[in-house]
Amino acid sequence: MSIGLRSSPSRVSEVATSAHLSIRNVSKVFPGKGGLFNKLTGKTTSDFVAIEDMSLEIEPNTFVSIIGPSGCGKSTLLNIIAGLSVPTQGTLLLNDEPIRGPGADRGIVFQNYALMPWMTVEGNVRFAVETVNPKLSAGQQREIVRNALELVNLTGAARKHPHEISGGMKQRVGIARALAINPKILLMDEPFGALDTLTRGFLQDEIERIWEQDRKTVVMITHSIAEALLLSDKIVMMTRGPAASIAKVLDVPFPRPRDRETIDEHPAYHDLKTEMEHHLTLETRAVEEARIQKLSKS
Ligand SMILES: Nc1ncnc2c1ncn2[C@@H]1O[C@H](COP(=O)(O)OP(=O)(O)OP(=O)(O)O)[C@@H](O)[C@H]1O
Repeated sequence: MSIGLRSSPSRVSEVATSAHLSIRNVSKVFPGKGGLFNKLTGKTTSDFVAIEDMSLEIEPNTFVSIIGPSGCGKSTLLNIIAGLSVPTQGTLLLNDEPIRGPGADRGIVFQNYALMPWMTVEGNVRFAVETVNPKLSAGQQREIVRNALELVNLTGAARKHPHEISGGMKQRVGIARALAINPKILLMDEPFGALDTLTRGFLQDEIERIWEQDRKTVVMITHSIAEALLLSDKIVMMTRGPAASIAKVLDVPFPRPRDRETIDEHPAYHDLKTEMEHHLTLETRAVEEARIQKLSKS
């Protein structure tokens, strides 16, 4: 996944990088409107505690998926790692450096692609490369863009605009753009959530193939148990919110490269799948019951 300049190995963009991410006692409270202030807790009764006291160590070169019931705080956590949201409490360290805001050391792939519609496929990727590597020559920037598009098999679509390409191709652009800045960590928020099953499968296989190349640290949110099992080294199962935290971290021992056709033959596959299904069912049922209770009181 390291996209660089073939002719100048000393360039930053060619150094294969990965990161250790340390999430320490992180909480996120969204302030509510009105409500009574409690001096003891320092919170207002209408505040919403999304995540409470979450700690997690993500080792370099590890593919980590985060799975949990709907609305438990997965995106909140990813946004905090991305530096797009500030934790109310706790610290995050990327290779021992505190995360204080967004940075080029983190590449983000969004579910809705977030492409600039007036730019071509190539222009979308080039914009990111120019922003992050302004000192590189135009030729060097072009080569990074070319390599990134080649990696996701989009060379032939370089001059197309987003409205001319399929959802799967749009997400390939999103992935190329995130990788072209050669981040230390790749953050993906339900990257295949908007795609049909077949396209989703193709893209998962692409990610598996690309990831094998240099095993960058990845944190991916997903609702799909099969997707998490196919791609991850570790699966973080979150509890339901409010005040969500980590229920358990599962190790996925399947050898790589992985093949979706044969992965379920591994002796650990069904136990892992069953454990995840059980966790998600219990948590989702509790969320639904809490909703029904709230409705019946109102
Ligand atoms: N800016 C905000 N202000 C208030 N509450 C918020 C804000 N952003 C998120 N929340 C709440 O925090 C909780 C966690 O939201 P989040 O989007 O992180 O969950 P999620 O697990 O990613 O959900 P999903 O699986 O549906 O994508 C939800 O109850 C949500 O309503």
